[in-house]
Amino acid sequence: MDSIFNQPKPVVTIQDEVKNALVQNAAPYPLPEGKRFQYGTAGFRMKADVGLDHVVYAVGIVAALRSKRRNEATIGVMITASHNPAEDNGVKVVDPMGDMLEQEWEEYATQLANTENALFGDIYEKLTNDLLVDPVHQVHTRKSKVVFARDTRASGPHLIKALKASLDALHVEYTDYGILTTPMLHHMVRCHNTKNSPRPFGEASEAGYHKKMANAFKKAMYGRKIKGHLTVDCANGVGGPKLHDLLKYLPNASNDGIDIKVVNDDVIKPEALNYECGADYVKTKQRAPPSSNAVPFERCCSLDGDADRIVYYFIDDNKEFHLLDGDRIATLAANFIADQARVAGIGDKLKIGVVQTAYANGASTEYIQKVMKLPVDCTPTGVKHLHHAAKRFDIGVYFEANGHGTVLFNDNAIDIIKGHDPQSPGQKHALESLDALIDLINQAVGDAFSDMLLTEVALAHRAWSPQDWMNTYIDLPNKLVRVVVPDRNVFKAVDAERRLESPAGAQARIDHYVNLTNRGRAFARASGTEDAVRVYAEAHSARDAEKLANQVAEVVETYGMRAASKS
Ligand SMILES: CC(=O)N[C@H]1[C@@H](OP(=O)(O)O)O[C@H](CO)[C@@H](O)[C@@H]1O
Ligand SMILES: [Mg+2]
Repeated sequence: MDSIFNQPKPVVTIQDEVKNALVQNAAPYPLPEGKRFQYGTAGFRMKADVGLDHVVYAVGIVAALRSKRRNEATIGVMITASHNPAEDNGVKVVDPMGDMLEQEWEEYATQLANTENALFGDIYEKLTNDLLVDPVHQVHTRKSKVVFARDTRASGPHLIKALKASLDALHVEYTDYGILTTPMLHHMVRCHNTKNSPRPFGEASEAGYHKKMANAFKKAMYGRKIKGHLTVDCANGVGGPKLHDLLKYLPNASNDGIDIKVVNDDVIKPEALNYECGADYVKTKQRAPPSSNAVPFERCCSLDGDADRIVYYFIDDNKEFHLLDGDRIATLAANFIADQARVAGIGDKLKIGVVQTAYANGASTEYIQKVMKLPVDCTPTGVKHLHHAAKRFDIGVYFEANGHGTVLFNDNAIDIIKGHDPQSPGQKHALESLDALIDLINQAVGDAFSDMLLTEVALAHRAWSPQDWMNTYIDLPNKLVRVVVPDRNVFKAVDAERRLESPAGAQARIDHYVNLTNRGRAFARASGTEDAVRVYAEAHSARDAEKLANQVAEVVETYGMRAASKS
């Protein structure tokens, strides 16, 4: 940071009025002493009252710069901490097509977040010169446009104030969408930026979002019937009120539609958020929320706190819990889409594939490759990696095991689906269903509502109960453990995080234990969101999976301590 004063004289100088406004407006939001902020996999996320307002103020500046860099495109800012406890909050930037902020810019966000108030004017000038001055375009004179929203957390309004303060200092044109789910905000961003393109994404309003989804759902159902009702646990987060809104547009059961029972939709009690409910609780505890009174074989699903993630589950008649996680949604969706494409007579024209991370259950990967005969790509953790990889297919289905994911249709796929001349009523039906899926699926980002409706459509077309869906393959028993080490950064993973490159020797120890285990697979990687190393292990039996996880955790502990004692 000190280096900004050692730079040659900038080519572009920022008016004092703007620099002063940036410093003055930041006054209520000082940089806390001794804290270091980093833009990670999920943007910035932390306890809301220890300087997050300073970080949000800085993010306003990033969004303004980014909008100019992307030719006055509308950039999004979302205030949420997803599945974290109620006292946390966070902020992330949404790029023009509704995807995550380009990785290279995470560094500028980090730099700005760690800048003292007095230097905001200077760093803005420096970044303007570094990022916005090029010989051809007068990028720095462009306008900036930003849209933003927050989830239901109590700290949200204060953070929005901090955001507006920096946007005002820079004369940014902005729209405050109030309270939205994360995917709804991504939807708005993409709508704004595709308004005048050949493929407009839709109407940039809440009603526009709900109407698009509801109409596509009706079309995709094609008169199929959904058996029984679906119970949706909204984690006492923003998904609750927004799902109630969406239901006003969706056809109900007596109208060939869907019967949804909304639970955990209390946004009045702040401490209820994500407490003993929600997708993260269900996935990590492998059990239904204690408040659930679902009967055997009833379809249930849980959203996370900002509704960008979903898992399904049911209990059987022995009250045993069965989880249908992101891997299951990916296989169901890919299978359905591939089948429809075959029936429509366009199967051989489309490259359909699935993208997973190393956390995907090995049985799901084998099922996709051997039974569904579709290619599978594995990427590092974090949706931005999966999203990017999914673009390599005409239709790319991507999901993390924990329920983040969506399906991407590229231009080639859309042209083929919309342009194919059906040769029979069967082909016509399948083509129309596929066409509806293009709108039903939120292609900007994983969206719990959209994924839920896609799942319901796929189950209805197959006339499958959750048990039928579960029977498609048998998960390998697995175990996830979290190991706290002195410095997680010494653990460097390669090969889509499936192997450790350092500390030297650690991978050989892991391999040793894996080779001793029947159907064993295990890996260790530093978490991108928590100060810990995660260990995943799977094997043919639960006992072996647990044993292998413990052995690998011990390797991580030993090498973590060894690295610390050397430094
Ligand atoms: C094993 C696991 O579930 N990891 C999660 C978690 O990342 P870590 O880097 O493992 O902390 O948070 C990410 C952001 O929400 C999510 O994308 C990812 O799937
Ligand atoms: Mg989330």
